[in-house]
Amino acid sequence: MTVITTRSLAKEYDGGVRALDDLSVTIDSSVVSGTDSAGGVVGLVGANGAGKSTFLKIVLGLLPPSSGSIQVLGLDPTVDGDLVRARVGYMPEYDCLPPDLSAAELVTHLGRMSGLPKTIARERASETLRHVGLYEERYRQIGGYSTGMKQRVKLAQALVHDPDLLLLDEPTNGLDPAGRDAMLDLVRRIGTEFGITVVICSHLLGEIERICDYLVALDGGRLLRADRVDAMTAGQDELAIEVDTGAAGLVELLMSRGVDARLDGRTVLVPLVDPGTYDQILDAIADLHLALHRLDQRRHRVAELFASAS
Ligand SMILES: Nc1ncnc2c1ncn2[C@@H]1O[C@H](COP(=O)(O)OP(=O)(O)OP(=O)(O)O)[C@@H](O)[C@H]1O
Repeated sequence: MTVITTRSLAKEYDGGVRALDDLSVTIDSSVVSGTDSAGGVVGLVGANGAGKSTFLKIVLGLLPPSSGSIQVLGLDPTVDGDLVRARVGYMPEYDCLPPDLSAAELVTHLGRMSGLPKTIARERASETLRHVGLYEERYRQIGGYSTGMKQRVKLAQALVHDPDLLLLDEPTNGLDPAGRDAMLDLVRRIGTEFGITVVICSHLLGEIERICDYLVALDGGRLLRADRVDAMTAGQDELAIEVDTGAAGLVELLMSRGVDARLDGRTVLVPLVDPGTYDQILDAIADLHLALHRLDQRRHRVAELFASAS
């Protein structure tokens, strides 16, 4: 199913800032998840000011594009904004929660505003707050919540109306490492177990790489790349070799034999060109009489790909 598709989408704010520029991209849930089923997690990445938040606002029909076209779940958000928002959940970046309401009251209220009948909204609110791990504390006032709990309330209100698409703007903002891990695990579960396609906006590539199936990378409002994470890192493998001593000598010998070896700390890194690369390494280690501790294949990190693209 095509979740979002844009053609030559552009947004120019008053004052001439071009936040999106000729953006044509398609996010298809079967490509994202790699299966026929819905769901999967898409990372929308880019430096500050790349146009991520502008893109989310246009997807939600809250901001009109200056030119180009967009379809979200088969609908045009510039015409059918209400219908789009009924099927899309949105977790904004900044804290926007009323401190004097309980999580149960707020999420129920927002469920009602999405069109759910009163009883159903209350049931869905409890269920959603349980999913995000706030069931026990749901009757406490939000003002007394920790940052991590507030992030979870924002996630719950985005899920209460059972959306087909979930947009998360920097969901790990302000969280400590443990809270960040828990939030990322939760997002991953929503994308895999709930069958909801999740678009997560972040400038932290390590986080994105951990939980995303697909990446859309923006740079200065333009599309840098859109592809599955495994396709982006495929063909980029290298071998990491650890020897007892003599790593520098090993690099030297491999280089003299035409192998593109380099030293990274105490690890020798060699691009995996073909299966013969293993033989060349093992021969060099044997010739130098070194003790081999570790020889394994490691994938390039997504961050390295973007570093080489810029
Ligand atoms: N309301 C606005 N009026 C004028 N310029 C704006 C407005 N909103 C955003 N911009 C500009 O548009 C560009 C894209 O901003 P946007 O917030 O979409 O980027 P972003 O990738 O979400 O950045 P961040 O990670 O900092 O939130 C930036 O140069 C920003 O200053």
